[in-house]
Amino acid sequence: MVAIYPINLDGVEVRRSGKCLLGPLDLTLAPEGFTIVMGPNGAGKSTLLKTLHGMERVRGGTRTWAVPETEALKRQAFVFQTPVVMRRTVLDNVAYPLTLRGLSKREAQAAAQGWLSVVGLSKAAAQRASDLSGGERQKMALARALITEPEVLLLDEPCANLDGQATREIESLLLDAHKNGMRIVMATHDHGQARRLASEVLFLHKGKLLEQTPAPQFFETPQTPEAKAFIAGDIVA
Ligand SMILES: Nc1ncnc2c1ncn2[C@@H]1O[C@H](COP(=O)(O)OP(=O)(O)OP(=O)(O)O)[C@@H](O)[C@H]1O
Repeated sequence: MVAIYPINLDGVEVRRSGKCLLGPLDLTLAPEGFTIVMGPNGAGKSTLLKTLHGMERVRGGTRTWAVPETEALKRQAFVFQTPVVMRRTVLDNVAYPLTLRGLSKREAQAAAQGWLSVVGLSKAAAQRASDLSGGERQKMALARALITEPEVLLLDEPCANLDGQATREIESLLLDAHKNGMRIVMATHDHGQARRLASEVLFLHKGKLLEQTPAPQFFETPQTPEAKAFIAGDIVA
């Protein structure tokens, strides 16, 4: 099977009500890596992730994968900052993507049990998902994304509402997934988290991609004054 990457954005622009939210932007995401998307509030991080997942209409330029878009999108998964929680059990929330793909309920639930064990939620399987804590909900959302074995996992600030321990647990799951070959692209505000996870950093400012830089280089010797100010914790003009 042909891999879906590289993913290429070529002159891509996203507009709403006449306002340019993103771009024009050129970007190639190589097959390997843990890409962290950084930038000040409103820089366009969520918009970029949604663009990469086909959730934003591209007004200019092209967005391509190594396979046709409809196929590529089925082989990606997205985790939101606030997890989507369906009014079902935890087990059925995690099994859901597989039932959508035509697996029997029994097969889907068996796979879901496996992923709940990976994320440490086995005991909550029969619980209503709405009763989970914030950290548990995010682990459930991660299991629901991982169950489809995506080639690319996109995450938008998945730990923004979590405490230190839950954050570290999610990070450890992501590092394991990455070690097992998953391509990850994730937005975060947390500089410590970015340093712990990133192999490369995309730095956005005012909808423009100012840097795509290997992580150590980005943090030690950022190329643009905006990134320098951002890393120093200054206001980015
Ligand atoms: N639905 C929308 N309609 C109009 N403008 C929008 C919409 N969604 C986002 N924007 C604008 O697009 C720009 C980029 O927003 P986006 O959410 O992608 O930034 P971000 O870097 O993820 O921000 P944050 O760090 O605050 O989450 C911002 O100026 C925002 O106000």
